[in-house]
Amino acid sequence: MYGSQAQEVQGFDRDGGAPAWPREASLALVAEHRPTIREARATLESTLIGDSLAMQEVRHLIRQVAKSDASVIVTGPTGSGKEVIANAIHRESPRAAQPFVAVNTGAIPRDLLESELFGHEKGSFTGAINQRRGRFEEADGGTLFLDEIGDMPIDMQVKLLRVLEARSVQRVGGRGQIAVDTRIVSATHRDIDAAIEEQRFRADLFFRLAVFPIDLPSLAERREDVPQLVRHFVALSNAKLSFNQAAIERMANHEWPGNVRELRNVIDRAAIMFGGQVIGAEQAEMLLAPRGRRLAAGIATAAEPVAAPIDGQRDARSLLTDLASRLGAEPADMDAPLIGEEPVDLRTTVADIEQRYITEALRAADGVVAEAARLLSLQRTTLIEKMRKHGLKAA
Ligand SMILES: Nc1ncnc2c1ncn2[C@@H]1O[C@H](COP(=O)(O)OP(=O)(O)OP(=O)(O)O)[C@@H](O)[C@H]1O
Repeated sequence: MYGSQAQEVQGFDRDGGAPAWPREASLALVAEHRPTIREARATLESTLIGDSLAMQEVRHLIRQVAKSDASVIVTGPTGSGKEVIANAIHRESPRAAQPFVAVNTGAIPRDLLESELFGHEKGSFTGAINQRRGRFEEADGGTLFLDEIGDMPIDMQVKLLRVLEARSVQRVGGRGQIAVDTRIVSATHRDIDAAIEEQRFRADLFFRLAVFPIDLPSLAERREDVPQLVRHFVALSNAKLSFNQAAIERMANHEWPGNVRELRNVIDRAAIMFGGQVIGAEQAEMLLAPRGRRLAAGIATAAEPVAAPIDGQRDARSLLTDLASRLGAEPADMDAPLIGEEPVDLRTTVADIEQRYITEALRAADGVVAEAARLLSLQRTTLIEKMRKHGLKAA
């Protein structure tokens, strides 16, 4: 059990008062850069939290590797903070003043991945109306974070290896080689050894990418970080919230299968359900109850890590009816067959729905992409890809 460490936590009033490590303290961390509010928030978003032994070790590895240009692969379960680590390596490196570019290789359609990474020349394929620099060029001088590398199609793995060896890219439809000086940090939550064994991932590429591996522990393996993470996400949520000691202990003893991302969702849910209140053990229990039980008690919220509902958590049927009416269609008879004589344009239909959700989330998040991504339970990088696909802008 974890309880005793939780009691030593500073910053949480035993009697349930406001946290003693308020938002201003977080902002002070970045004050020396005289950031705008948006920049301050972005910096806070990427702050690496956790002083457990495991995280101290990770910080040590980050400091060691940041000085060099060695390729780093970050492995660890989903939501454990792989992108945060990649960002920290970049910020500690001599490349910090240059761009940090993140690409979720698993989220980009196969046929667009090559042009996404390496760019394309005008007219090189249908839809290539303009010349475009790829992510490698964008990250020139800086760091390129390749997320979900384990999902990369094998033909792209060959091309990527070639680029890493030659240190230059050739745009799709281009002739010349363009030299790039890009530090690569990649990440995967998949068992890459198994993928290599099953020949789904090339061993030679893996050795190139994994010069310096960092393996992130799950949150359950570093429970002592939970109180600090709670404070951090409370500060980020802008909500007047506090957790008493019993609530913190309950949180620290939770299993956290979704790791830090799940904890963040729980704090967002707490802000919606209990904003302005002191959270005790009973409320913590409600927040951590399995989703089914929360639904039954009518306390699930839009912060759930499932397809974000438009107004509250409902079943797919009522959600679709509501969507249909919002899209201007007749509220559908949900039992009517979906496929009739006319062919269905599934791509357009799904794209319309996706665009609708993204637009609404961006509005709800005041154009803050990271916030909108959270509302949609997406990686920020995935949302950016989708916004680009739909031609949507944050503002
Ligand atoms: N140590 C940490 N300190 C502060 N925030 C963190 C930490 N670890 C994770 N987070 C936050 O948790 C969320 C998930 O983190 P991140 O996207 O880096 O995880 P991931 O391991 O890359 O996930 P995935 O496997 O789905 O790609 C983000 O909101 C991130 O800011």
